[in-house]
Amino acid sequence: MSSQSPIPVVVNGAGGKMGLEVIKAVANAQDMVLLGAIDRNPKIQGEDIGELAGCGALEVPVMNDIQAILAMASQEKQTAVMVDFTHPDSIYENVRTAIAYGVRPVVGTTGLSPQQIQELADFADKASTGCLIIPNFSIGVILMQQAAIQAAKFFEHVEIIELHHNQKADAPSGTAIQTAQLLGELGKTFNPPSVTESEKISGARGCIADENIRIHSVRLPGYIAHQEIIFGAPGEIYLLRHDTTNRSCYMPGVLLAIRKILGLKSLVYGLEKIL
Ligand SMILES: NC(=O)C1=CN([C@@H]2O[C@H](COP(=O)(O)OP(=O)(O)OC[C@H]3O[C@@H](n4cnc5c(N)ncnc54)[C@H](OP(=O)(O)O)[C@@H]3O)[C@@H](O)[C@H]2O)C=CC1
Ligand SMILES: O=C(O)C1=N[C@H](C(=O)O)C[C@H](O)C1
Repeated sequence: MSSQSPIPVVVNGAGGKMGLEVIKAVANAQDMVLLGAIDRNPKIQGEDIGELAGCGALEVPVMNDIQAILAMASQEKQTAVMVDFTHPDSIYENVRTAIAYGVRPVVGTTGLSPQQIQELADFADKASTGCLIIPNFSIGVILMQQAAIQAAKFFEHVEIIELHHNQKADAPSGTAIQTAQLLGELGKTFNPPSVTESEKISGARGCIADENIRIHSVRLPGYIAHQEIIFGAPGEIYLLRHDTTNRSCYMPGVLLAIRKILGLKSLVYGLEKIL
């Protein structure tokens, strides 16, 4: 057992689907202590977040005051970490605020633009502060992306389908965007046209992401988070698929990120970089 003091953790979006999972995971981690729970949902203000997460009272009330909680976290002897699973509209400001208070952001929230990520990287650099932006914390998803990188060396044609619950605000998913980016880094342009296509209804062929890779987004109740990467060549289809069956799959990655961020001095994008 380490003699170091536990890592103080603040969870933003604590009352949400992911936030509640993170609360349970942090509460059960011996080397972490839950310091604060931020959420804007008016129905849960002042409630004990441990009770809401189903892991018993933690004496941490939900508050909608990021400044006050980060100010408190910045007073801790051990550097504090803010885990954020909120909303695409607020994540840019949340990260800047955390860094300004010297609190390390572990970002699960998706929907940041490439320009916003670059600005946050510059901001983190100037502050010599670690910042982790992780489009997907699942180990299975990282393995699927790595398999796709191998396959993409041999296939010229690929499309991505991502399928999510219908409460998701952003499309395409952060995972699908990152998958296209990873394939794009191979330096080849995919899907050379074989005919002149015309969309009879706009959007029929999805959106075009990096290196001409199409992404199709499905939103339906009943799904959690799923992705297919489909490679095609004459006479064969190579299909990679990942299914999330429970949000607990993200927690080993979240806990790893909380531990690893303390050793970083700049922004890192993607779980695969810290495995
Ligand atoms: N990186 C990864 O592996 C994963 C990423 N995600 C991403 O995480 C994000 C959250 O997902 P999920 O938990 O499903 O969403 P939920 O809507 O279930 O939870 C978000 C919570 O944050 C609250 N909230 C929203 N904006 C703010 C804000 N500005 N300040 C404080 N609280 C806020 C919401 O309150 P209210 O309900 O009142 O809006 C809600 O309680 C999404 O961007 C999603 O794509 C999800 C799963 C895995
Ligand atoms: O909103 C979700 O649920 C998820 N969002 C992330 C994304 O946009 O890729 C990660 C995972 O797909 C679940």
